[in-house]
Amino acid sequence: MPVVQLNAVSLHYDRDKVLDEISFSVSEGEYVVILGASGCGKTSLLRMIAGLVSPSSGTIFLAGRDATRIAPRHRDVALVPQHDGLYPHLSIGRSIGMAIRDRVTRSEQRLRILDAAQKVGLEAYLDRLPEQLSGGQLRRAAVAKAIARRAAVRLLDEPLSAIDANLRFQIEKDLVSLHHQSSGVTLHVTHDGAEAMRLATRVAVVENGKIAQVDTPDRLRANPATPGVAAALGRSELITVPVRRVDDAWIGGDGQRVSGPEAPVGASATLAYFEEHLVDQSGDAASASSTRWLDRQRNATVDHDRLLWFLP
Ligand SMILES: Nc1ncnc2c1ncn2[C@@H]1O[C@H](COP(=O)(O)OP(=O)(O)OP(=O)(O)O)[C@@H](O)[C@H]1O
Repeated sequence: MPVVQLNAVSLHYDRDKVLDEISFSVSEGEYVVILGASGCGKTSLLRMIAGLVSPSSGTIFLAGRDATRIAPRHRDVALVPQHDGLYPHLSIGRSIGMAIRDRVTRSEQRLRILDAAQKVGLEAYLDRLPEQLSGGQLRRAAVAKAIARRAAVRLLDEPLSAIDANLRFQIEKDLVSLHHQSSGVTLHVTHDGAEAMRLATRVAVVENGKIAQVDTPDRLRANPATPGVAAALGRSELITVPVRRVDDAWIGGDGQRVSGPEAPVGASATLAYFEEHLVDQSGDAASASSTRWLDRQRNATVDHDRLLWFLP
């Protein structure tokens, strides 16, 4: 039984359709990264799973139960919002406690607050106000709040945004180890493809309000379904070049012949590549080789068999 299951869920804000018939499920133990460009609807998707917005249509199941109309506090879900969700006038310890105050006894609250703070290395900061913490410590405190809740579904909205590279590496490790120490699932939203590739057991790529593709990082990178998915995966310099099928060959805009999949004469395709598939930067070498494709504008050379093809 999936821990989270969305069936044809759509969301409108007034007349604007933000999410369009999203269906996917997340099984016990999975760390799913929801990846997509700014404004594609990632936060809305998390907020819907948390119950903070209601879908316009479709159903949401949590642990096999129809939770579509269940209030947020009755869902076994913890959300780390994009902007911390800490209370500016409360100490970090009390902010963490707010996540569980109706759920457990006072003594259990104290134990859980300390345990969560220890897990993110903030036990010495529990008496401070949010304004007395650094940006990275604030993100950790927000994660601690979700840990204290011990929910089966942990929803992290851009937990690594505005964090410098060293700290980011550390917090990424913390997030993964916390995931492994806990039962349930983690759904982590980001627009950073490299982050998704490092953390996810599966990545769901959101494009124009739909899930364009869901798969393991390796399989996505080997076989992205759309140019948008290939672009979202990141750690890549990715360009597209229109090519046309003429007789038995593909011909690029500059007359270059490129070997690729079968298609009808006159068909038009797009090809792309990932940065790691660049074989050298020398135009001469490329033009001498019929197995390499050359993008003269970028001085980029890629083996034909590594090029990604997108046929309409
Ligand atoms: N409460 C709201 N009312 C109306 N429109 C909204 C509301 N919240 C979000 N939107 C719009 O819905 C779209 C999706 O927003 P959302 O925050 O879900 O995107 P996102 O992918 O998380 O973006 P980002 O990566 O920039 O945080 C955007 O066009 C946004 O302007």
